[in-house]
Amino acid sequence: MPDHLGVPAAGGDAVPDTGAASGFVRFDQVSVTYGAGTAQAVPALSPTDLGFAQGDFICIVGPSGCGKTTLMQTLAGFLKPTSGTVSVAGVAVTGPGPDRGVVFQHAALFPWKTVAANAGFGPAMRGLPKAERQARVEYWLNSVGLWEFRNRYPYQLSGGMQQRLAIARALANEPDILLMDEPFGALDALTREKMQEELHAVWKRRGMTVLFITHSVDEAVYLGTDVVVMSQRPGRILQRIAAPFARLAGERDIRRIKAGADFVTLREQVLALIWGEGGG
Ligand SMILES: Nc1ncnc2c1ncn2[C@@H]1O[C@H](COP(=O)(O)OP(=O)(O)OP(=O)(O)O)[C@@H](O)[C@H]1O
Repeated sequence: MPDHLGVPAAGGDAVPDTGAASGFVRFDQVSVTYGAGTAQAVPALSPTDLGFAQGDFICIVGPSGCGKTTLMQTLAGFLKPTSGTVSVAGVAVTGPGPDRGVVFQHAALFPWKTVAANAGFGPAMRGLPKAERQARVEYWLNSVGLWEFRNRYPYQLSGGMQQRLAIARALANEPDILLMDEPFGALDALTREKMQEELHAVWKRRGMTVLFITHSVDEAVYLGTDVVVMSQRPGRILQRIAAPFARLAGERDIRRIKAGADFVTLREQVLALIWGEGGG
């Protein structure tokens, strides 16, 4: 295990090592206060250091309102930090860009466009040649099992299929980084597990870097190479824990992995941290 991962902070006041010293993605002392300077100022995120490597799958968990989305939005470029710097490959983030794809809890699809046109939206906006656009749409719709539905409209898809389309649309831009904010939160338990398997398979195949917010500790421990646990608002990182399951080699059986003793132990460890903060 790399020595910056999974090492509990020694003593209550010790600062957890979050891997910020090196990294493809870096948050350096990033803090956010909404309405800074006004009487209604809301400190959402304490100065935060976090760094991760290309190909990492970082899952963020923590109590409701602790600043998870806020942290992600600074990397997406939707939100300027009140202090500190977010950088990708050494370049400061100053706004949104096609290198960072975003998937929200509710698939924000274009209802008047077909499945194929939704998936091809990003490449079309970027002016890619038609043949390349079509190739990407076909590849990604196949990847998420929606190619045969390419001529349908979003309202003709189930909730799970809409969410798969939202993921395909983000991936069709072939972003280096995929940002996912509770992407499976609105799905039923069975569909959610299927989506976890599918996302894991795509990540394994493409090796993109993922920052993934979830309220499901089970999901975080299953999908993440690292689980980052945040404190109550204004959020700070309590602990970063390495999770071995995402990089397990060979055939995967999601039910068996989740029922295994190692998985249950890690899930309980993360849950205890969150419950110590007043719940998820
Ligand atoms: N635009 C805003 N203006 C003022 N306060 C905000 C704004 N957006 C978020 N907040 C506050 O900042 C805090 C952090 O919000 P954020 O959405 O980042 O939390 P979260 O951890 O993602 O929450 P949840 O798990 O419930 O989705 C919350 O207290 C929220 O009310």
